[in-house]
Amino acid sequence: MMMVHPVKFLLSAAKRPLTRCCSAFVSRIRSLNRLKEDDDVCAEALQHAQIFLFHRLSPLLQSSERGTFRAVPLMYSDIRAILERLGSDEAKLKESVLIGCSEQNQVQFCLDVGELDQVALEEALDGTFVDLKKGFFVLRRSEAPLLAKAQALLRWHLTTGFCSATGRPTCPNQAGSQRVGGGGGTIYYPQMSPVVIVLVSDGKRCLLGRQPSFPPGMYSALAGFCELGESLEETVSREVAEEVGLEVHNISYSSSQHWPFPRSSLMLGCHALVSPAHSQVNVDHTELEDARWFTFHEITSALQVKGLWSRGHAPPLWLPPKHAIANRLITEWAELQRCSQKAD
Ligand SMILES: NC(=O)c1ccc[n+]([C@@H]2O[C@H](COP(=O)([O-])OP(=O)(O)OC[C@H]3O[C@@H](n4cnc5c(N)ncnc54)[C@H](O)[C@@H]3O)[C@@H](O)[C@H]2O)c1
Ligand SMILES: [Mg+2]
Repeated sequence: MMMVHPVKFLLSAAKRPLTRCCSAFVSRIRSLNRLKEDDDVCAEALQHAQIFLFHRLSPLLQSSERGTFRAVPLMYSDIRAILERLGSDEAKLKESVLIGCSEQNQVQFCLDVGELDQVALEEALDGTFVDLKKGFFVLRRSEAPLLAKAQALLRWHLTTGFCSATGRPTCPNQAGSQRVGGGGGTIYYPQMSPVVIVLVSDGKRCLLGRQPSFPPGMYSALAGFCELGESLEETVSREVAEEVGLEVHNISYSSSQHWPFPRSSLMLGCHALVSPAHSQVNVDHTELEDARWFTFHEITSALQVKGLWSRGHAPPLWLPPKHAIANRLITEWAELQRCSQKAD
């Protein structure tokens, strides 16, 4: 495997002077913004950046002995050498898409080399292109969101090569943060779908559902896509009514997460209550295979189960892994129950 040289992106490359009092975070964000606005500065940064390779939207990963995966960033010059060896050339690197900047000020890009031979690439790179659905949950939690963002942006570029109004080609800026053209000079930006995910409680128990596509025994918080014209609260009320036939109140927002499956979504995590007197679920089986109330004890036991796909004895309840916002909502609920039990 080629060594990745720790090249730091020089903030001075972004010629615009930054205010002295800026925190490191603010400086990073402003430098990234500059890269999106200025193609020349971005092209220069690319030459010193870390680049995460994908093959037909599968990221290049290395497996560790502990069964986890690590992302494998490479430097521009390493990739250029491999491209030349495999019959491509440096021009391909211009298709790289900006994805971020590390805390060490290393600018990060991604690039899909799906037209090259996968086996030859894997041999040259000493890694494997792994389906993100398989790799996501065993990647380190600091790497999974970065690769999910990279895949989302690469997919967007793959599917927006032409203007939907004129049918003419669109072209990306150097950062890949927008595409322009299609005849009318329209600017296209990456899109994602807002989705609500809600943990419903009756005060003592919480309500989880499962879809037929879930692994056996896994239950999750209820989720659904926002419809045009809806507020967050309206989507929560509609989805809960549709899927389990209940009316919720006291909807509160918790936190959010970008979710790459099956396409880019912004998951908006909420909690909501139903009255214990009106908690009889009526599952819509076209949407869910099952939905049930779970006790605090069942949830705390399930939160301790390690490894979503571990072999051996299947536990009675499996919860989504820690990477998923559903897990965060369930953990928050369990914490709240623990506190209120202590207070009683
Ligand atoms: N991160 C997490 O913790 C977590 C947990 C549960 C679900 N999710 C995600 O939430 C998403 C939505 O959940 P759901 O499947 O229950 O949604 P849902 O209940 O809205 O049902 C999905 C159906 O909605 C329709 N739909 C409406 N707008 C859509 C759009 N913009 N894109 C795609 N389909 C649309 C389609 O017919 C689709 O089959 C899923 O993609 C799932 O991966 C994430
Ligand atoms: Mg749903």
